[in-house]
Formats: sequence, structure tokens, C-alpha cells
Amino acid sequence: MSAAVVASPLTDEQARGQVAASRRIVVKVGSSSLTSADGGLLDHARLHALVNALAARIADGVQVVLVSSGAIAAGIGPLGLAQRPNDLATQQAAASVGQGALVAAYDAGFGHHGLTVGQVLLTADDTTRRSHYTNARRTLERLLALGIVPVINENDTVATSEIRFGDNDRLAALVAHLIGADTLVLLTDVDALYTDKPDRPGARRIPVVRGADELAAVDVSARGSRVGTGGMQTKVEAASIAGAAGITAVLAAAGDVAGVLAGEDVGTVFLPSGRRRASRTWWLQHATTSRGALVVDAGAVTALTERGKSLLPAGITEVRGTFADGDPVDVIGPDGQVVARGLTNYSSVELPLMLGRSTREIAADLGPEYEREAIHRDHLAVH
Ligand SMILES: Nc1ncnc2c1ncn2[C@@H]1O[C@H](COP(=O)(O)OP(=O)(O)O)[C@@H](O)[C@H]1O
Ligand SMILES: N[C@@H](CCC(=O)OP(=O)(O)O)C(=O)O
Repeated sequence: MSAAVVASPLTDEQARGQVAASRRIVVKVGSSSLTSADGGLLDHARLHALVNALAARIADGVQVVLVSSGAIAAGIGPLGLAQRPNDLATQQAAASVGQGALVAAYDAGFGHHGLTVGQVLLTADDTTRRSHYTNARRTLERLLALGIVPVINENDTVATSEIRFGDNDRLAALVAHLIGADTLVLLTDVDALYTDKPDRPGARRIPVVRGADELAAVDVSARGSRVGTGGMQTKVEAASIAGAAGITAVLAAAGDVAGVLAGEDVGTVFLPSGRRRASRTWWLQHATTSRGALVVDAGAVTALTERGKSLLPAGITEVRGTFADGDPVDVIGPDGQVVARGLTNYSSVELPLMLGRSTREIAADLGPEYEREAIHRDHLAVH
């Protein structure tokens, strides 16, 4: 959870009311809610119940974007596997088979309501590269304008482990920000966030989360279901990412989706902590994955965090990782704390030649093209 999250001014009822009044919603559904109890085959009855609830809201004029997991789980049966594969290559093979089945099922389900679905497969790179991010926005906007129901998943068959999201909860939060959704709904196989793993004695439902400090005592460490990936941890993080963009999130059981969308007191509502915004800073903090790090001295930390300055090579003491110019990197203070993330102007090959040197000295030595800052403040998000 981000330390920057603060308590929301909204009441519980106001937030529920806003969910019911939302005009644009991102709904994420997990593998465990779409597959049979033993995993491995699509549970068509549950999938259709979800589709029917969403189609009813769409008929009321609400725009719905569906982020659906389940490709790997749906590929388990057809591939004759006994359980969810652990290795990436077999997961990708399962996703390749299962994604087709998944979208065919949505196509048939929404088709009963006269609705058409459009498959959108995204990779983490599509959010890390700002140009890809805005391209994805254009496509989704056009699909919605055409009355299509976008069905999004990670492009599992091509994503390698380094560039993988791995969980659709965060992807759904990024999509919610991308399209300026009012609400993010995270559907899973438990009916709410609990104080502890739900089957443990004494675990209680948490109806509302107002700020990060309320989550301090909540145990979200337990692993997810047999077919799911991230468990509660990734859902709580997704709700926090959405909240920082001013988006209300609700976590609930897939079977309760109609109640959630009607604003009923089901599941757990996460009140937004930030203002509605489509800022570059938000994107840098939440949508990018750092490719390396620049360790800086105490003076540079003050310049960035208190004086709103750009990062100059003079303040950098160490370069970590392998990255190209334009890549997102973390900025780490002398005490090891990450203080910012930014888009670097130089690669990890160029930077070591420049450390601790003044801009003028570097330009005299390496040429005028090396007179730029290491990270310009317009491309810097200070934590
Ligand atoms: N504090 C908690 N509250 C609710 N559920 C929890 C908690 N901690 C762990 N879980 C587990 O998280 C699981 C949901 O995560 P996951 O299997 O990844 O879902 P999905 O496939 O829907 O993404 C639940 O089955 C539940 O047992
Ligand atoms: N992209 C993967 C799902 C990854 C994922 O986040 O799964 P889950 O925890 O069930 O939401 C798939 O379609 O199988």
C-alpha cells in the first residue's frame, strides 16, 4: 500500500450511491469465479449470470469494460492437465487454448442481449510506454462509443516473465484510470475482504476501507485459490491504485455483482483517497515498471523532494540495472529509500561515465548532447 493514501472525505453511503450512479465501470473477474470447482473448465452458468447482470446495467446506459481472467484456467481441461501449470511455457499454451474459449463464451452470452464483445489483449509494456498507453485508451474509447463491450485480458501467450503483469487486478486498476472510470469492481470467490483469511476462526467481513491505516491489521498474505494468482494482496493494491486516481473500488463475490452495481451494502467498498485526475505523475508511479535504479546523494534527495528540481548526473552515486534512455527508473536515496520514479535521459551504459560530474564538465568532455539532466522534473514523480 502506498504511504501517500489518506482517509477519504466520502461516507460509506455516499460511496455506495456513487457506485450505483456510475456511468462508466471497469469490472474485473477472477479465474476462480469462472471455472468449475476443480478448475480446468469454464463454468458457463456462472459466466452467464455475470453477463446477465452486466448486460442489465448496459441496457440502462452504463458503459462497462470487462477485465476477465480465466484463460489459463480454461485451458487446463482441454490440454488434459491435472492442475494449473507452474511453468511459463505451459501457462502460455493453456492461455492460448483457454482465451479462445473464454471470449467465445462471452460472445455468446452478451450476444443473447444483442451486444457484441471486442477482445483486447494487453501487455505490461502497453502501460509502461506512454504512447502505447494512450493508443490503448483510443481503442477502448472507440469500442465504447460503438457500443461494444471490451473484454480485456493480459496477452499471456507472448508476455515473458520480466514483462508480465502476472495479475489482472493491477491491470484492471490501470484500465480504470486509463478510461476515466467512475468505479472499479473486483469480483472474486470470497464475498468481501476479511480481517483474516475467511476460513479462519474469528475472521470478520470489512464493509468499508477508508484509508491505508485501516488495512494495517488485515492479513492479506494468504495465497489465492487453486486457479487464481495473487490472492487478496493484489486486489487491495489494485483498490489502492484506483483510489489514488479518485476511483471508488468495490471487492465482492461474482454472484453479488448485481447488488454491488445497485449500490447495496455487499462486499467491501474502498473509498477513494485521491482526486480524479489523468496525470502523468500518477501514470509514472502506478503504470510503469522500473527497469533500474539511480542511487543519489543527500543533496539530490533534497533538490528533488523539497525544491522541485530535475535530477543532475552530479548527484548520482551509483547506477543499478540495465536500461535504455527513456526507460522508467527508481531514484534511491543514500539510506536505501525509493524517493522518486522518473524517465531517464541516458542509458545504463552512458550514465556511469557521468556520475558526480557537473553538466558543463560532461558536455566539454562528451559533447553538447550530454548537457541534459539525468531526469527532467517533468518526467519525475516524487513519492
Ligand atoms: N483477508 C482476506 N480476505 C478475503 N480473502 C482472502 C484474504 N486473505 C486471503 N484471501 C483469499 O484470496 C482468495 C482470492 O484470490 P484469488 O484466488 O487470486 O482470486 P481471483 O481468482 O478471483 O483473482 C480467496 O479465495 C481467499 O481465500
Ligand atoms: N491472465 C491470466 C489471469 C491472471 C490473473 O490475474 O488471475 P486471477 O488472480 O484469477 O485474476 C488468465 O487469463 O489466466
